[in-house]
Amino acid sequence: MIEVRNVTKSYRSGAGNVDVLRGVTCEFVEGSCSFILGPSGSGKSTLLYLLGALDLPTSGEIVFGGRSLGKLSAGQQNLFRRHEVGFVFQSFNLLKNLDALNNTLVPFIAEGCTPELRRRAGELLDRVGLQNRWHHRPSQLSGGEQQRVAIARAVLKQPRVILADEPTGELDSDSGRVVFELLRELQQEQGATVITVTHDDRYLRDTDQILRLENGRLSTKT
Ligand SMILES: Nc1ncnc2c1ncn2[C@@H]1O[C@H](COP(=O)(O)OP(=O)(O)OP(=O)(O)O)[C@@H](O)[C@H]1O
Repeated sequence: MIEVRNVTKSYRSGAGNVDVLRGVTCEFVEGSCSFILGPSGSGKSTLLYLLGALDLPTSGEIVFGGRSLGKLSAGQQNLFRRHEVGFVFQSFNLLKNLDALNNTLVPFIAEGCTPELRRRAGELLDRVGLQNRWHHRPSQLSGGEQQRVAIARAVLKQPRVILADEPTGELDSDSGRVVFELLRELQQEQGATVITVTHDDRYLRDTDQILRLENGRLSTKT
C-alpha cells in the first residue's frame, strides 16, 4: 500500500512561492492500477516524482509499505528507486548507442548482467512484441517500439511499483492502446502497482482508480 498523506509541494521562484501540490491525500492499493488525470500544470508529474522519491514533499508524507520515504537516508532512497520502482517516462531515456536488448539491461549494468538477466531481458522484449528488434538501436525503432523497450527496461527488475508519465504522449492511438494494454497485463502478471499520469482519457476503461488533480488539489476520486 502506498499512502499519500496531506502532501504539499512548493517551489521558490523569483516572484515568490509556487504552490504546486496543496494538500493531497490518497492511497494506492498494492497490485492496483491507477490513473492520474488533470490539466497541464495541475501537479501530476510532481506527484509522480514524489511517489518515486525523485523529490520530497514540502510537507506531509508518502508512506510506502509502512516506510515514510522522507525518513529514509539518501542511500536508502537510492536503493528504493533502483530496486522497487520502475520508471516509464515520455522521453523514453534510451541510450542511443545501445541496442534494444542492452537498453533493457541498463539498470543492471553497474551490478553486472548475468546470462539469466540477459535471457529474461530477451524474453521481455519478445513479450512486448519486439522479437525481431533485439539488436536495433533507438534510431532504428519507431516511437511506440522505443516506448515498449522503456517498459521492458522498467519491468525487468520486477519493481513493486511502475510509475509512468504520459507513456503515450507522442504515440498514435493504436500504439498508445498497445502501451496501456501492456502495462495492464504486466501489472496483472507481476502484481505490481501501476500509477500512470496521462492526458489521454481514451483508454481508461479497465482500471481500479482514477484521480483528478486540479490546481494542486484532488478534485475527484473514482
Ligand atoms: N522545479 C520547479 N520549479 C518551479 N516550478 C516548478 C518546478 N517543477 C514544476 N513546477 C511548476 O509546477 C507546476 C506543476 O507542474 P507539473 O509538471 O507537476 O504539472 P503537470 O500536471 O504534470 O503538467 P503537464 O500535464 O503539462 O505535464 C507547473 O506550473 C510548473 O511550472
